[in-house]
Amino acid sequence: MAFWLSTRHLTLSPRSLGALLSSSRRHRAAASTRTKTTYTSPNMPLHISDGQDKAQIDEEVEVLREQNWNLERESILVKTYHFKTYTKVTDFHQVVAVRSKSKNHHPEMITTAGSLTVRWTTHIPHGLSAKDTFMARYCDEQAKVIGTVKQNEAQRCDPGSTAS
Ligand SMILES: C[C@H](O)[C@H](O)[C@H]1CNC2=NC(N)=NC(=O)C2=N1
Repeated sequence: MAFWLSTRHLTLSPRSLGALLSSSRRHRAAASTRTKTTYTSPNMPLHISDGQDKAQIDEEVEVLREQNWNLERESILVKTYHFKTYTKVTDFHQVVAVRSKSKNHHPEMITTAGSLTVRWTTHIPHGLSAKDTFMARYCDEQAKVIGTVKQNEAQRCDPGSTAS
């Protein structure tokens, strides 16, 4: 839909950017009540933590969605990365864990033989915050360094296969 356009490619004054973003939020809120979608829809309103720069988080989430991040329950960023080996999966897990410890902001991470699913949200104040968008971008950077593959090329847990 047109209101999910990236604003990075547009030249807008802060005032018109704000108007565009709040109009976009209204459209998404309306679409959400119409469709009763409750899971991973581009039409969902965002729940942004109190005290955050809402226009900034809105824009950052929009950019993250272009990088295949999805939204759950309006306030959780989620993405699954696929890797060729289990070693790469656990290396990625460790890199994210170390950074999240130093940032005091902890993800939910689910590993399989060939994938890692990561979720970011802020508990208090509830919603999405700049810590979530920062860590989501960090995950993308580190996954690129380690090297992701398409899902059908990832390590599988088949009988007889050896996870390396
Ligand atoms: C007290 C401490 O700062 C908080 O409990 C931190 C710890 N880690 C956290 N991790 C995440 N993902 N969200 C939080 O809101 C959060 N809060």
